[in-house]
Amino acid sequence: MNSKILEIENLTVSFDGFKALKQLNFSMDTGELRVVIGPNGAGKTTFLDVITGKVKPTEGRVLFKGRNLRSLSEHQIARFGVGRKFQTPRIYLNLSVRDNLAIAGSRAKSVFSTLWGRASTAERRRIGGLLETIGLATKADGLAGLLSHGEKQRLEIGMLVAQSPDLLLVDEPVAGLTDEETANIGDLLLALAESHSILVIEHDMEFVRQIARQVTVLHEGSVLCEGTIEEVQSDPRVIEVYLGQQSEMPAAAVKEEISAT
Ligand SMILES: Nc1ncnc2c1ncn2[C@@H]1O[C@H](COP(=O)(O)OP(=O)(O)OP(=O)(O)O)[C@@H](O)[C@H]1O
Repeated sequence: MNSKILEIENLTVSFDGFKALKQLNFSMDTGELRVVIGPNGAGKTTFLDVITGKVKPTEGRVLFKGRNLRSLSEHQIARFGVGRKFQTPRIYLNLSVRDNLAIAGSRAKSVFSTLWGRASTAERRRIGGLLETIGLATKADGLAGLLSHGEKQRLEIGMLVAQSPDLLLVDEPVAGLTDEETANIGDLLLALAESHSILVIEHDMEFVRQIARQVTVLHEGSVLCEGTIEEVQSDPRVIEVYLGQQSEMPAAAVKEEISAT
């Protein structure tokens, strides 16, 4: 098996001549939890869009499990094992939490046969396990529409896991959440990281500190630096791009500013 789940080489993406990504190089090991941060407009969303095939490289290539994704459609890439969770939950509000997971986990079947067919013991057990993992076992038979925003985020992460992707792409999972729900999502991602490869894009530095082992900082479409959260937070280039001209502040104060960003 390829030890790199994702390898991105000299990736450039141009929109009408504007380079949203420029000669970007990136790689991630199988089983790794990686967090990508960067100021607004750094190219984070475009980066995910290229991995899922929504946007095609202008130059360079994206290898997933060693295979170049260029000729594959978005749908084929999803089937090949790339799963994405968008910022806003996309769940079935009028179905129960359990049924949302059942539908997500049975891509090959129709919605009808999933809901009214008889689930196998293995399927029921798997959904039961997932409900525990996402902390929604006590709400399994309630309507998804009645969940709090944070619970909906956890459900959608569960739905992503139910599809058994090889790589989970998670886009800003804690935007708009309370501190408690943010910590819950962090714990969930850490638990999932025991057995999954996960790439998270996030702005919330408190959250990044909770979950990150290895952080990649994007700036103007390229990788500015990589390292542990402590390393990137004290890197003068990161301080500069986050705070621009304010970088004459004492280093300790700037670090606090980054933490608060
Ligand atoms: N379809 C497009 N056409 C033209 N320009 C685009 C397009 N998509 C993105 N861009 C530009 O590319 C740059 C990178 O955008 P992107 O959304 O990837 O950044 P981001 O890091 O996700 O930003 P944010 O944190 O604000 O979501 C921005 O300057 C954006 O305006």
